[in-house]
Amino acid sequence: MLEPIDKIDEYGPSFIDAFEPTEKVTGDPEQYAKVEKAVHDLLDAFNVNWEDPNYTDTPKRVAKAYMEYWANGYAREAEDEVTVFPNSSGSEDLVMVKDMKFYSMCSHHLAPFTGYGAIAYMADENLLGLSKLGRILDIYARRFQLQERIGAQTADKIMQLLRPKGVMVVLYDVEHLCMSSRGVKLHEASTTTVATRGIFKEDAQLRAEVMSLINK
Ligand SMILES: Nc1nc2c(ncn2[C@@H]2O[C@H](COP(=O)(O)OP(=O)(O)OP(=O)(O)O)[C@@H](O)[C@H]2O)c(=O)[nH]1
Ligand SMILES: [Zn+2]
Repeated sequence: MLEPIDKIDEYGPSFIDAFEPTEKVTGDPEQYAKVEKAVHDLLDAFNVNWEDPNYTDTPKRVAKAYMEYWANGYAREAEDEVTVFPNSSGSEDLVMVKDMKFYSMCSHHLAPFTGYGAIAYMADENLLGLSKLGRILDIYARRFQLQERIGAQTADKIMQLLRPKGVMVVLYDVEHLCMSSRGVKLHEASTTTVATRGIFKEDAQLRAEVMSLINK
């Protein structure tokens, strides 16, 4: 049993990059070959018939799908995909993009989980191109993940790059296949996580406004 802590803030960020830095998609042929072999061995463990043409290229296809889609967040850096503009009009209004569909894979079962993200921020000196909110979410989703960690990493990266007054990342209507298709078999269960930073941590009314906008 973990020791309880009184104040979570004193404990620091909830998902420090303690484990992830070693997780990489390099795109080099050795890594493709390693993933391809792993998929081959998995199918082989089921004694699939390699004469069946439907399996012939499957290890290659699956390796490509992992490298180019399901794990491609490891190959990307938010800094390379994000443009920050000066907030020349001095807008202090709420900006939010919602209903951003995301795809991820849980690090416990390697089962897909998918749902929607909403990101809201209050600008300070900078603004972000709207599409970039979805890009940052996509970078952290396309990994072996926890839902909570996607939200936390997305929020932390936006704080780091944009230095806004605050950010709130809500991941909602999320279906975890490991919970619906196996295990507890909660077919209709959905999970919501909320990560808040800066002003959103302190201002309950602002959080409520974001939640009501998501539900519209
Ligand atoms: N916190 C968190 N847990 C997750 C996420 N995705 C899957 N899990 C959970 O990871 C846990 C792994 O628990 P274990 O008891 O080790 O594995 P298990 O025996 O397969 O668990 P069951 O799914 O309950 O059958 C399960 O409770 C999953 O629901 C996620 O994104 N965040
Ligand atoms: Zn799982």
